Amino acid sequence: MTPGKFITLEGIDGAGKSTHLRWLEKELRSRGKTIIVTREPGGTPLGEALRELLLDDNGTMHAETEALLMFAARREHLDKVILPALARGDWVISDRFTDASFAYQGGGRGLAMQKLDSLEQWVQGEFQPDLTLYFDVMVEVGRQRINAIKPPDRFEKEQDAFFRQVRDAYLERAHKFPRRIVVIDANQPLEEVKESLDKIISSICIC
Ligand SMILES: Nc1ncnc2c1ncn2[C@@H]1O[C@H](COP(=O)(O)OP(=O)(O)O)[C@@H](O)[C@H]1O
Ligand SMILES: Cc1cn([C@H]2C[C@H](O)[C@@H](COP(=O)(O)OP(=O)(O)O)O2)c(=O)[nH]c1=O
Repeated sequence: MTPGKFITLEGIDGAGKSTHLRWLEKELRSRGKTIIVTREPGGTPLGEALRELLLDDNGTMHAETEALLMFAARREHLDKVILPALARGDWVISDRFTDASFAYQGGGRGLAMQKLDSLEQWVQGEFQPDLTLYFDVMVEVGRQRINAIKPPDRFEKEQDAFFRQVRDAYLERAHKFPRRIVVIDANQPLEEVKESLDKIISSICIC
């Protein structure tokens, strides 16, 4: 059996991950892959319950509590969804994974990256996505897009300065892991982003 692949999509809120995830799913299915689409925080009943607590727009919590809950949800997600699917030979596409913790809790909230390194090591050891698509968008552009669709959750209510730190942390991760993380200019119109994505998928020949 061909081993499955694990693809993650990342970006600040409003970058276009969810939109392109649907396209990517269709594209890979048309190439005969069995695709499991999932998300973080979430992806399991317990993870979805944690997601509600984490995104609740009235909730307040310590930044370390936030990081621990993200990794707790991830531990469950790996155990119940991601690892079993990959073992079956399925492909898994996740709307966010651990890079989001480094970007939001590390960059945005200012938690020490070493603490996040320890949690990462504890929860997933050396396991990493095969490919991460990072949709890079200017903070103002992302903000305009999310404002147009729904009331903001607890993260989306953060100021632009927070999102600049999140974006910088994502770019640092992309610089640190250039073979795994591909940066896509998501400021472009939808069709152009889709074309870039199409080229990346074909050129890296993940099928
Ligand atoms: N490149 C783009 N140009 C214009 N609008 C976009 C683009 N990408 C996404 N959008 C729109 O922005 C909104 C947020 O996109 P979404 O995919 O939900 O973002 P994310 O999942 O990254 O938060 C949606 O209404 C979507 O149609
Ligand atoms: C996975 C993960 C997400 N998050 C945040 C980023 C997002 O603002 C939020 C999840 O929302 P998101 O996936 O963007 O969902 P939606 O498109 O429905 O708003 O959780 C973290 O802060 N750390 C993490 O480790």
